[in-house]
Amino acid sequence: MLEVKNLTFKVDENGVERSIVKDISFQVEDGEMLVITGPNGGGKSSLAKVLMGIEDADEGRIVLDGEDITDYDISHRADAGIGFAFQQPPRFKGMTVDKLLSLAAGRPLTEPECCKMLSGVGLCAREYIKREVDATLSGGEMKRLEIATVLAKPHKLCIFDEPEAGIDLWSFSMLVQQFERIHKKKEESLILISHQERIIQMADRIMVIEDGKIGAIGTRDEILPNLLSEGQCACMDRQQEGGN
Ligand SMILES: Nc1ncnc2c1ncn2[C@@H]1O[C@H](COP(=O)(O)OP(=O)(O)OP(=O)(O)O)[C@@H](O)[C@H]1O
Repeated sequence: MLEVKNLTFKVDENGVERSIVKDISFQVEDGEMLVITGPNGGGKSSLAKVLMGIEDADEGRIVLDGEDITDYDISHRADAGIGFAFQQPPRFKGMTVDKLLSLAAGRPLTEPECCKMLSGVGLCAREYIKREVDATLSGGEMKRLEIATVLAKPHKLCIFDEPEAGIDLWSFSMLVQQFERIHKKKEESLILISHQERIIQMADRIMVIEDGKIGAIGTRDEILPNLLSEGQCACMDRQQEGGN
């Protein structure tokens, strides 16, 4: 179980201190899927980065399965069992796709294993396996590869920041199926940051982050009707057509 207690994250904006995440407390149970949504700039990605150790909390504690990981750096948190997929994945010039997947898995992977992982996120494996993870990969290809690296080994908790961003409808459906499969097994907790109705609908619980604070948190049945009536989630089909 993840326990987040009174988490605050501040940035220095031209010499002025600004709280981006403000005294946030919540829990994610084992095997639970929590979807975090809310308006742009509300603090969702910042919260995720603080959870992964990419940014340091100014106040509060983060406890994973009873272990206080607040002072752990990013690699120590990864060892503790947290996986993270960035909203905008980094590129690694000189690294091939199969090597990156093996690194993520923590062991050398065979070609069929790499192929299976890539197929799971809608990437045609033969075409990609020896490609370099550099600027020649499109944004959508990078995004799917990044998600495959997180899925390459078991974690206690996986955090995906807007997994739908820049992904075509077909690959999006495969991704949703992957999340459903992981969720069904109940072996890993999932935090998905998303604006997508189809992802939000999978959630056990939904947390709305607004202005750095929790605007609402509750079960899907408690929160989703309000989000839909306020038009706060996006439909993938409409988004593909250029709307929101
Ligand atoms: N390092 C930083 N320095 C200054 N401001 C920052 C920093 N990181 C984030 N912010 C600001 O904090 C606010 C929250 O950003 P964040 O990316 O967490 O929002 P978000 O809810 O994930 O937004 P979106 O839905 O658009 O992805 C924004 O106003 C952003 O500009």
